[in-house]
Amino acid sequence: MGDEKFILSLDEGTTSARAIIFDREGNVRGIGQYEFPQHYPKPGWVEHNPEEIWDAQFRTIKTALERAKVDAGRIAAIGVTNQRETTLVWDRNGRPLYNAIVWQCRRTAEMVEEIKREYGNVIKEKTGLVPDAYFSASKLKWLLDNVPGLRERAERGEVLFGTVDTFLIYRLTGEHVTDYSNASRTMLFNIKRLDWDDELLELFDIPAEVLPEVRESSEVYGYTGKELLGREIPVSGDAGDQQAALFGQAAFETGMVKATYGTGSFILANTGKMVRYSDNLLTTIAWGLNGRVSYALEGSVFVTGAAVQWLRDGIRIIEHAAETEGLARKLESNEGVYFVPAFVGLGAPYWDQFARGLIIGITRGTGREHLARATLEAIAYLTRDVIGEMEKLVGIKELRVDGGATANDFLMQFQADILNRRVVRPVVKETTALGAAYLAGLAVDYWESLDEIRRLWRAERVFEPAMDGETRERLYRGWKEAVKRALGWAKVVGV
Ligand SMILES: Nc1ncnc2c1ncn2[C@@H]1O[C@H](COP(=O)(O)OP(=O)(O)O)[C@@H](O)[C@H]1O
Ligand SMILES: O=P(O)(O)OC[C@H](O)CO
Repeated sequence: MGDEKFILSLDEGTTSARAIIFDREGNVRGIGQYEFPQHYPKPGWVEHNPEEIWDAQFRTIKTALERAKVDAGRIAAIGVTNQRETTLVWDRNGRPLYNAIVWQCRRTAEMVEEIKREYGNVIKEKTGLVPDAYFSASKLKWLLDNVPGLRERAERGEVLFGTVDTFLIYRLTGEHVTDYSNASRTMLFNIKRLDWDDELLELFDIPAEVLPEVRESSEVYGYTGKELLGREIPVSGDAGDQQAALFGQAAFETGMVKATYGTGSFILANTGKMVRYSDNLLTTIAWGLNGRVSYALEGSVFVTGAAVQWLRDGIRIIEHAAETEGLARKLESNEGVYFVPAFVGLGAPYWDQFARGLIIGITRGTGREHLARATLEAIAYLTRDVIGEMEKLVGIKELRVDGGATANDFLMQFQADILNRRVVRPVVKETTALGAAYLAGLAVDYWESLDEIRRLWRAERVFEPAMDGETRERLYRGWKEAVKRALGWAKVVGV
């Protein structure tokens, strides 16, 4: 139909930018995806060039429109979702003043260790976060302290700070805004008062002039300049990628949980109006919508799909990630072999930067099928670790899943078995982009209500738990023992 309208979703991830065009039923009508370079100026440092992000993202829009065979005039609204925490500074002409410091970058780890000792509890109380170099605050302080002239210019009001959503929206519309979900990852935002926190700004020495205005996740922030797409299109959705995935999974009620299995895994539980604190999980804002904010508990697991990549590119026992499934199925059980993929330490719920990878239980009969199986099982055990913590605070019935590794049916069934919960895989796997599209579409009445979105969400396959309780707990006990042996290893060997 010549007059059918669509929503364009921009999903700017850590390694690639994507643009996806969705129709009213939430179907994918066209995708553009381009990778952009990663820069590692020193060991442990990770940067992106903002111009490279922008170029990749802009090209994806053109490609997605071409593939969907629609012109920009038929885009009703644009939604933006992004790798979170990554920190950028630019001037009022939109010119970047330094490379983006990526969420994975460890350059401020020591600075944060010091601050954590004295202010750890205050920061957790105000922001919901376990102080870490992962979040934006210390990265922004580093920029202001280390880029010549930046602090003086910032004090004169010439410098704008933002996460990637903010940079893209500024380039698209000229507005300097972010949403509650992204603001909650900066470690500068008070998640109860819903405002930038003066005490934290002082602690990190951040002039308030650089901060974006914090808005709801679904409202019109501005319109694209005509020179970009030939049209003024409303930009009306913004959320961090993990929160957008929760929204795309239609996980609107308290206790609904999603897990995204990519390079790492991010598990989020909606806690509704309640700000729940856990020692080992993050408290974060899910989204701001219709005048109120919803909260979530989050478990961030740094290495899951990346362990499968290691089997492929590191020790080269497979050629494609999907081969792990057939290999794992060759065995009746793990035969006592466990793999703890703590390549960069362990995130939630262990938070041990000194843990290192470990394979244990090897015998003369151990082969690549054992390693493949142990890798997939580890992904499921790590998810159970997080869900176990969440269950102390919210009741959980089932797990909605998305991301690359959910294509693996062995993993999904094992996940259901080890959680003793239903695991549900949706028809549309692009949940992150879909979530941002829904947020954008709701703001311009393309979709009417959460009820309508709830109805659009459909399961492709449900994995029912089928393992007996004794086996489940025996396997999981083995995992916990293996993890114990991996903790603190870098300290033991002094590397
Ligand atoms: N069939 C599969 N079985 C297990 N892991 C897989 C499979 N297909 C992809 N993966 C893993 O999923 C990850 C890619 O998922 P994706 O959602 O694209 O991640 P990201 O957005 O983090 O780049 C890779 O780390 C890959 O190893
Ligand atoms: O770019 P992704 O999909 O790996 O997501 C990164 C997370 O948002 C980091 O917190």
